[in-house]
Amino acid sequence: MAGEDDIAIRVEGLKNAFGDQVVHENLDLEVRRGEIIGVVGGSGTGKSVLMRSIIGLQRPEAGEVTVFGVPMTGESLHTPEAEAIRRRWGVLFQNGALFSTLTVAENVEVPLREYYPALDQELLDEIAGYKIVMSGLPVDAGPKFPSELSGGMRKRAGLARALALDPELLFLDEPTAGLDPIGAAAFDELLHDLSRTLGLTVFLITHDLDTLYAICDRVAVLADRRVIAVGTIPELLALDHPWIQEYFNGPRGRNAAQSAERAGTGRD
Ligand SMILES: Nc1ncnc2c1ncn2[C@@H]1O[C@H](COP(=O)(O)OP(=O)(O)OP(=O)(O)O)[C@@H](O)[C@H]1O
Repeated sequence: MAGEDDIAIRVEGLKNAFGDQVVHENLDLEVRRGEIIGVVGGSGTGKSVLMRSIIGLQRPEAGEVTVFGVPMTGESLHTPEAEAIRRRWGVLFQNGALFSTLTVAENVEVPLREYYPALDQELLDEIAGYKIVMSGLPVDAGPKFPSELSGGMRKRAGLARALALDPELLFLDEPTAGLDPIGAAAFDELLHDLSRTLGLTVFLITHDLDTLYAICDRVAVLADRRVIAVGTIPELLALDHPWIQEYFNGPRGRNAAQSAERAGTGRD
């Protein structure tokens, strides 16, 4: 087990249920500082609910979540310490969740206005421009509306907004879903470069096997209402859980492994 200072997120004994449907029970997970952790699992296993539980958008029935050592669940949700932690993360939701009536630059400025209301417009524009370029968009994307962007550009705009507050921790829910393979690979590369340059910890929900091979340090597998395994892909492959074997050793998994080997990006 890693030392306390090395842990970015700790989830212990998490339970989530919607009516009779128990989504998580006794779910534990540790995310280490500075790692890109991929979160995988069949459809409906509760990956998004797990992310929402960590960021405080889903109130769990039981369990504890701590982020950078600060308790974030139950009564602790509204402490000044928890509030300060929320400023240290950025979130990219599954559909990008951009405000359609705001331009890209205005979208990026939303969290800045919320947390730093005293910033003047010139500085807001300057910071937004910087984040937009950092996310691989052309400078002239700033005044555009989300409807004027391609799917890949919208993801980048969402990433620019997630980076607005200089986060240490990024939550991404299926960032490459809907992108063509070339666009997805470019997004993976951007994410990998940003995480290494900025020292980010990344919690990345994905179905994209190429992404797992290309950029994830470790992968957490959700099944049977909990995290059944966490490790590098070779470590997971050594387990004989049927879902893990089918996922990584099925035709798509083998293709992704071969592509990663050819590209020299496979992590171990
Ligand atoms: N607000 C809600 N009310 C009721 N049920 C919900 C709610 N949010 C999620 N669920 C249910 O919880 C389960 C887990 O949902 P979740 O979106 O976390 O799955 P997922 O693993 O992210 O799936 P996918 O890979 O398809 O995106 C699903 O059965 C879903 O219907």
